[in-house]
Amino acid sequence: MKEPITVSITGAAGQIGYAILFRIASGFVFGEEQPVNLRLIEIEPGLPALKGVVMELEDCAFPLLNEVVATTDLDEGFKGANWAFLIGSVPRKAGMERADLLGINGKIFTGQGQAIARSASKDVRVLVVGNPCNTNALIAMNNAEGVPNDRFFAMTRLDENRAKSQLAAKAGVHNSDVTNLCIWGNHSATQYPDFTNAKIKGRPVTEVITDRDWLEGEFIKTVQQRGAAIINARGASSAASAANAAMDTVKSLINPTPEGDWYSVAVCSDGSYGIEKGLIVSMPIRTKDDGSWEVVQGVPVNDFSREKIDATVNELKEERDAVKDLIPA
Ligand SMILES: NC(=O)C1=CN([C@@H]2O[C@H](COP(=O)(O)OP(=O)(O)OC[C@H]3O[C@@H](n4cnc5c(N)ncnc54)[C@H](O)[C@@H]3O)[C@@H](O)[C@H]2O)C=CC1
Ligand SMILES: O=C([O-])CC(=O)C(=O)O
Repeated sequence: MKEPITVSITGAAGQIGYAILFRIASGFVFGEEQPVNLRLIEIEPGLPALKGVVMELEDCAFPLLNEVVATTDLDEGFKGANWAFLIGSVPRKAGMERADLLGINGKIFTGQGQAIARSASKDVRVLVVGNPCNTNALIAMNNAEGVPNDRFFAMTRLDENRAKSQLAAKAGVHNSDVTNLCIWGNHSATQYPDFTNAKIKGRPVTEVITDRDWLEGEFIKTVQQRGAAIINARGASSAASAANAAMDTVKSLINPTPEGDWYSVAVCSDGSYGIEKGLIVSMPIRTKDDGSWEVVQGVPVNDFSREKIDATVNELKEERDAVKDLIPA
């Protein structure tokens, strides 16, 4: 058996927490040979429910689950973390945009970034799920002194999965036939699901789906508004699909990407595609054979795409400016 890895999860008693813990403990993400320690972080009011979740984890008798710690203390929670899932935060309600949560949730990520820097393992990687996730990741990254910027990610995989599912349904193919789907920008209503470079069974989507009005209109809007549609239908924001996308993200980050394909995750911009350096922006990413990731270069950006990418990046600049007090100079 390998040495256990340590996975810290904030908001562990919440909806997404409940949908993710058991699958991580079962080996779905890190593999069936990889034992895991879970360090579960909640705020005081979440502790009773978290206690129940821990009891249920015990009752699963998972062969790969080595140790479970439940705590409200950030340093204890992030101690030795190889991976940190930052989920804990308030979800939006019907009628809100995700950015409306910035004032409520943004400050959570200063203390968490600092505690990660103090207490996590030197190889820690951090996936921010709590909304607005790009800017929360920006806050955590800038407060985690000494942790390299390339360890911070914000989740746009749910948007990618939604976009693939919409394209597959329209074309009458299986989800897995859709590749090269990049979500550009912010996990918000300005995000740009790039159909111009996506493929279905290796052919450009635009050749398979010739209804350009649908691609430029209804398709983009459906993906941008899917989170709100779920809230309206369910009375609560996406949880199982969000947990699933978080696990997909980490699996993509730790396993080499199939040749020629890419996936979506928001990373710290290095200036690629003319996007301002330092912002946390979703773009086409691939994982190399050595386990490191890179921005896929040379993806064509036509005038339609440029306009959409600029709009979503501009929104990220506005969000950054709105939280400048949370970002050390
Ligand atoms: N990036 C994405 O694609 C998605 C992001 N989300 C976001 O994920 C977040 C969590 O969603 P749910 O699990 O549905 O919410 P929830 O309300 O069911 O659970 C959140 C949990 O976080 C805990 N929490 C709050 N502040 C905390 C803190 N400072 N430290 C530790 N724990 C804390 C709460 O006690 C609660 O148990 C929300 O911000 C939601 O908007 C949801 C779906 C998709
Ligand atoms: O829409 C929300 O507030 C939750 C979320 O991020 C999503 O479902 O994509």
